[in-house]
Amino acid sequence: MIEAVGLTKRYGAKTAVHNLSFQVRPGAVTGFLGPNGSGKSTTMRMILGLDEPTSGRVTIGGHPFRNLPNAPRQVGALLDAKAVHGGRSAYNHLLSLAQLGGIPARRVDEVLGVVGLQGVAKRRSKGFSLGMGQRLGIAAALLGDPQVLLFDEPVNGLDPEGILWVRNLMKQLAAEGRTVFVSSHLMSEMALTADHLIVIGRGQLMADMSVKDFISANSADFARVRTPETEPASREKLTAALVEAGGQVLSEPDGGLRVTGLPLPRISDVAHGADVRLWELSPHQASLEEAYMRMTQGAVDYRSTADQLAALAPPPPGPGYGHPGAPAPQGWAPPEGNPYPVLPGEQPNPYAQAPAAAPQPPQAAHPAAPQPPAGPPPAAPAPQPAPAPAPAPAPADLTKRDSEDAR
Ligand SMILES: Nc1ncnc2c1ncn2[C@@H]1O[C@H](COP(=O)(O)OP(=O)(O)OP(=O)(O)O)[C@@H](O)[C@H]1O
Repeated sequence: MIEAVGLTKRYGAKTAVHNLSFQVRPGAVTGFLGPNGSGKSTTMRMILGLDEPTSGRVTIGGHPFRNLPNAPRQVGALLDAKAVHGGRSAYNHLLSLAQLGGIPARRVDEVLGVVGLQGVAKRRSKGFSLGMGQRLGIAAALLGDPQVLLFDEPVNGLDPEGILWVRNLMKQLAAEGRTVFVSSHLMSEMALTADHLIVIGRGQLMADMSVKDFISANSADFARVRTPETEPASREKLTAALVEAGGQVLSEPDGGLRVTGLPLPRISDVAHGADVRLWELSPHQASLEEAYMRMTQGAVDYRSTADQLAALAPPPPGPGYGHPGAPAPQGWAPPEGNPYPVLPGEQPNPYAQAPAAAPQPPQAAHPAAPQPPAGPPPAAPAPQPAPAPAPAPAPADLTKRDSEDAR
């Protein structure tokens, strides 16, 4: 098990990690999520003894990494796939690591086979593609057959087949009872790979919970309702009836209605009572990506001025960011005002913007319809209303099939 207690790291005036406490348990894949610059790599480096905490501590199996007996056989890590001696062959790179760690040489062939690089084992790694480099880094992490594994962006540069392979490998390692801690920006991938999530924003813990709980605590459940396009009056009639019944109704760009505050059967009954036919009545819940975007939108340091994600509708109020009654994400209180105040001795974040007005939700469909209450203040001014979920960010070369990649 990995355990962090009050972990803090400052680089001069910059606080990279602030008072972080969490546990990463064996037998599960734990995803480590956070926007760019939120402190993931710094945290991983501290776990591996490559950076000294300013305060707090982090241990593996009860020991700081540097005090671990036989560390290479207990902990394996992929931090930076490019950190290899490019003049060496893949085989020799792994062999030198094995010799340093007191690991038998036969493990080199075994791990080359596991990652599918046996065919290029004698080639110099400086000619490797990004994906091949990732595979070599994963091979190095597996070399000591360790119980604890850390992977920083392991699917970076892998093609879809490689991503599937990493997903299955992570799950298999966890199923064998190992502790698997994986950072990633690919939410859709984490939804398929991770059992548990630790989410940080600007170095602070935002959530520590199962993937399932994370989605339900951060998603806004709503019903989508559509009336026949040929009967615009029905839409108005239904909207008025739903508002009268206590629902909140927002108009979507395609003419549909987004209804919150009423269960589906009640919406159906209200429509029936108003003599309105329905062409659609469907339940919706945010994807992991949408839930993540909602949670972290106030903690993003680097955002394009044209970024449509800033326009994601804010989550509903209530405990935490979830639907009313949902549990608050552990270790994270809903921010009031500036959720990331400048800490003592820290320079104000030059990228942080003053809290802006809440993003524009979809247009209210009825003058009497209550507006959705504002969630946490977004970090950037909202552009256009954008009720549709944002597309998943793709890894850098996801669309580019790498002919050199070893499979
Ligand atoms: N050696 C360093 N000296 C000064 N600042 C640093 C150093 N290492 C990291 N930082 C700063 O600490 C913050 C956290 O960086 P870190 O690399 O841990 O974030 P990250 O979540 O891994 O980001 P990304 O997703 O972009 O890889 C950033 O603002 C970064 O600029």
